[in-house]
Amino acid sequence: MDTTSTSEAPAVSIRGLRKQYGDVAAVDGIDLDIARGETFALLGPNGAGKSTTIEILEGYRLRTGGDASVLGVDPARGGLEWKSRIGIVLQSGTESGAMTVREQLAHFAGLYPHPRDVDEVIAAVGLDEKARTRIAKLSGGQRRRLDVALGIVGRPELLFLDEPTTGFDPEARREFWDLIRELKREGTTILLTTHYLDEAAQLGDRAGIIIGGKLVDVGPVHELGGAEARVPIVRWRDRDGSPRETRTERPAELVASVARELGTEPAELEVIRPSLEDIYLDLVRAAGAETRETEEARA
Ligand SMILES: Nc1ncnc2c1ncn2[C@@H]1O[C@H](COP(=O)(O)OP(=O)(O)OP(=O)(O)O)[C@@H](O)[C@H]1O
Repeated sequence: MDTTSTSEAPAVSIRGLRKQYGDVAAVDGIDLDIARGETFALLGPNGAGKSTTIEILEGYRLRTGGDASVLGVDPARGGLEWKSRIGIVLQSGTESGAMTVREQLAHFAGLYPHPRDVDEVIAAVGLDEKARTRIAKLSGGQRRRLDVALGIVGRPELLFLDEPTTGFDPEARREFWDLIRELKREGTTILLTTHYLDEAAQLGDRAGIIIGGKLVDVGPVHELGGAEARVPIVRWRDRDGSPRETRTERPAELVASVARELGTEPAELEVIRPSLEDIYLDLVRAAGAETRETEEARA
């Protein structure tokens, strides 16, 4: 076997991926490669197709069209050996309430050829004090930590995390980010969906935005939306009170010239640098407007 080409092949590769539910195209022709060792964040509004995409890649759902390769295997045909190489944290956990945290993890660890040490995993997700507690008695955030623990105990090459920190308090989220960085340092490839843009920015080497089943943008998190979307916006009011707005790379120069022209301090002057969230929301709005126009043209 040519191991060089295997290790250089992307961890995930999809072309023209589609999933149709009746009239709904949940995934509508997505092309994407995720490199080995990369952390990739999938962003997008509710119902955009993130979970469907991830579940197809996990082998949980069958695609309607296109091609998919995950660790070199078609996920629709992945066997046990392939499954042991991936880790999955679903949106809703599948733990059994009567077992303790430690029992459940030890049970899962036993299913993998090279599991991590159960107590180390418990410590890594901050559940030391709950190791002997029945799962039914855990809080929502603690259950989510257990979900993450179950996802990593098999030492996966590729880890899928579907909204992993929903329900975490801010401290738990930060601890989780540290854990993910550690997994990344060990070489784990990570594909996560999240509604938290700060999480995507903290963890993602790259991010993609899915809207209406289509990947509308993909790139390094801090380049999403393109350079144009990051140009500062200057807002002020003219002498007659009318609102003015200009985008410029040289806001100081513009403000100076506006002040000179008005002969006074410009009213309600603001210089805004669009945040990642502003850029994301603009992309979602623009894609929504485009979809409406296409639908109106069709009608
Ligand atoms: N089993 C199903 N049967 C029919 N439609 C489905 C099914 N699962 C998902 N859908 C639809 O497919 C679309 C994409 O759903 P998906 O769960 O992938 O979105 P998402 O981006 O993960 O959303 P969220 O952020 O809310 O988790 C939605 O319109 C949803 O209603």
